[in-house]
Amino acid sequence: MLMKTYTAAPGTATNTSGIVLDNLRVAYHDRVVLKPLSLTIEPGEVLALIGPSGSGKTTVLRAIAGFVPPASGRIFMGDRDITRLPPYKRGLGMVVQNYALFPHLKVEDNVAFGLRARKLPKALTNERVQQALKSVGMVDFATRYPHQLSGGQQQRVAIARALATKPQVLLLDEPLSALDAQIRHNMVEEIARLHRELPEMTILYVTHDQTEALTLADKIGIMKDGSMVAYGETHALYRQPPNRFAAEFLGRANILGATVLELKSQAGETLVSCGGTLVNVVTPGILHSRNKLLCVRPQHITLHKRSERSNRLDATLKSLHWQGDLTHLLCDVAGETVRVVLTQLNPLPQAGDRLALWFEPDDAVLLEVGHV
Ligand SMILES: Nc1ncnc2c1ncn2[C@@H]1O[C@H](COP(=O)(O)OP(=O)(O)OP(=O)(O)O)[C@@H](O)[C@H]1O
Repeated sequence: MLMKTYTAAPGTATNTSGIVLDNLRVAYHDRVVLKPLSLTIEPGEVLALIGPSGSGKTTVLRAIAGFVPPASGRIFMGDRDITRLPPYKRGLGMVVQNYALFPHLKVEDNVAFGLRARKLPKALTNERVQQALKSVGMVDFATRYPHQLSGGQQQRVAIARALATKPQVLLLDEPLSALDAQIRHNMVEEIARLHRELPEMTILYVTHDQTEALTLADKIGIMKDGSMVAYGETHALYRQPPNRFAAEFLGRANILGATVLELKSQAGETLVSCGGTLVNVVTPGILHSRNKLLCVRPQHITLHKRSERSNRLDATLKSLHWQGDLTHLLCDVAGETVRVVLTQLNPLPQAGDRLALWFEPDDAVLLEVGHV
């Protein structure tokens, strides 16, 4: 079942910086690319939108920015209905993937651009430019031109330019995807720091990189084919994904066939049969049918019993990949492949060895059969 509503009533985000989408729908030439979406982004919250290419992430962001007119629905910023406002009147800052700096302007003039367009006094403009450059660690580069900067530095300037106007909402559209892995990693930390320094700023972060989303976001929305198919607090969504698509999009997941035998407690402890073995799983959802999928992440499985409640699956080791700090095991459990990632393993087992795989009931979740 597709979930469609993630919202409070329009206008309930009382601070001016929260965003409410009320049945927002977007079409290009009569082709609907965003199905009606209702969503509340609380003031000061970081929401990451993730999903495969073409799923509609950028469309949501562009509609909020005012670059795409909705086919129907409304967009609120706090209590203000901004659906029909031109982009420059919305009070938003935006950073896109390819920096989009003006090549003929020095760093300081790029950052000052939006302030000069708003005709801010010169002294205030200079102060804001300094502040913005300081917040991204680029004060020493103020008089350079964009071509004299690395990709990471250019993206810092783009962020400074967006921050200089003191936006209540910052829209980031794949801001790091043009950077290489190490710089991307550093920039993720910088954006996290920036948000700690400006906690009142609401951030909508579009990415297809689940690590960026997990690192930065308070909440994550997962898009697929123009719909939001999963939404929730980052940690909870990772641990208790609502469907297979979300489970696999947020990281590696073992998905095994399971049959529900008994709901054992009000807290959702459920006895299931999986791989010919009985195991307990904590599942908060309502169980509509007996045939389920059991989802457990590779790093939540160990080769040692951790508690009295631990579940055991009998497995045969198919292959082992040692990577120094991590060891990846591929195991066969009643004909299904189960991946295990361990940090400490000594001595290393051999292919063909029989292993007992253990996991805690609340480290697994039951999902409906089918992808979403
Ligand atoms: N200007 C446009 N005209 C027509 N169709 C468009 C336009 N922009 C986007 N689309 C289509 O809308 C759908 C959603 O695109 P969108 O850019 O929102 O996806 P996305 O999830 O951000 O993808 P990516 O990760 O590749 O950027 C896609 O099918 C895309 O082809």
